[in-house]
Amino acid sequence: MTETDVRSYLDALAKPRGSLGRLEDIAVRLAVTQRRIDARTRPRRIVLFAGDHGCVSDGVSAWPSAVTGMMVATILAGQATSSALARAHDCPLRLVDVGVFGPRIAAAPSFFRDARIGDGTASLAHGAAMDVARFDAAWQVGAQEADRAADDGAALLIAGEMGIGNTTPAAALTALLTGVAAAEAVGRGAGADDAMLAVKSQIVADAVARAAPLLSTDPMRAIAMIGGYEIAAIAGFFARGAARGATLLLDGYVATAGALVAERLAPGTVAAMIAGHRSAEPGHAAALAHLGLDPLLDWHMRLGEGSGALVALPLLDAAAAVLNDVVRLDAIGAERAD
Ligand SMILES: Cc1cc2ncn([C@H]3O[C@H](COP(=O)(O)O)[C@@H](O)[C@H]3O)c2cc1C
Ligand SMILES: O=C(O)c1cccnc1
Repeated sequence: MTETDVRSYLDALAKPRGSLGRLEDIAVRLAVTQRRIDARTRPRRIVLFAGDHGCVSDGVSAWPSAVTGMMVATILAGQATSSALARAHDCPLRLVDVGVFGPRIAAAPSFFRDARIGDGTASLAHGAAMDVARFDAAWQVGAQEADRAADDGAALLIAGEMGIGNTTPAAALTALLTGVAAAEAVGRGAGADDAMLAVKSQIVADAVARAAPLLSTDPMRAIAMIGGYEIAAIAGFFARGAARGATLLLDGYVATAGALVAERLAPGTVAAMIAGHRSAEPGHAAALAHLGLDPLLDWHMRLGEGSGALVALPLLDAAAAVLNDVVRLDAIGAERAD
């Protein structure tokens, strides 16, 4: 199933050629990645990966790490933004703890998985955030989630994240993997003030300077040094999801950092990706441009949790409806005039 096949199919439907604009581009991406003209957006799934970050104690976030665990509890209670949007758009949700600080969840609903690899990462401000073994373990957790979703028939996958401090490793990975300067990659995340932003910028610049020399010889180690259990898990989720023939809908800056990692370590994964939106985080545009992706929405959202992807999801439903439910021009007895 090539792009040309899908365009010819769309051109034969009861509508002028190209009249659905970008909706046709989405239809092409769905059909090519799923290798079928009747591509689907159901079954679908959002998997939220949660992890904590040692660098929060270095002053990079406006919020304490304890908020990660509070938001995990809120998602478990079905009361987070991601919970509301997933319900509104009929998208089953799973939540995976890959490295939250604090006590483990004792009794949890079946959509929760305890796959904790560490009690938060070490701070990337003082050395490696994690070693390669832990990076690989987090990647495997994400890959297992993609396998599980694919085994359940999922055609469309969304990854989201929860982890106070995670816009710092996201910025460092963006700088490392796209080559933009640290100062352009950092943003205010969940509300950092000017002083925090300056600290964050310096920490990102230093971490990238330490990791960059390793990138060409040992990319996995360079990426692990910067870290993020949830980002590594998202990368494994995307790489395996693409290999299993699912379409991947990207969220914001942090999920896109996972996408950059996936494409670096599993080249070609990008072919399965659709960018749901452009986050208000200033580095997101560079990350998307590096992947060659044009975001569907630019709504100044800056939450994460998969929220931007969930808001864009109905656009993919519309593209799938066109592929599946529109009659052919010849079937209604009309001939092309365009
Ligand atoms: C209540 C709350 C809910 C969130 N949901 C997602 N994030 C988002 O903000 C955090 C990243 O921003 P930073 O790097 O500045 O800490 C991550 O948890 C991300 O998922 C939240 C943040 C907060 C405070
Ligand atoms: O775009 C994101 O992923 C994002 C932005 C701000 C805070 N957390 C996540």
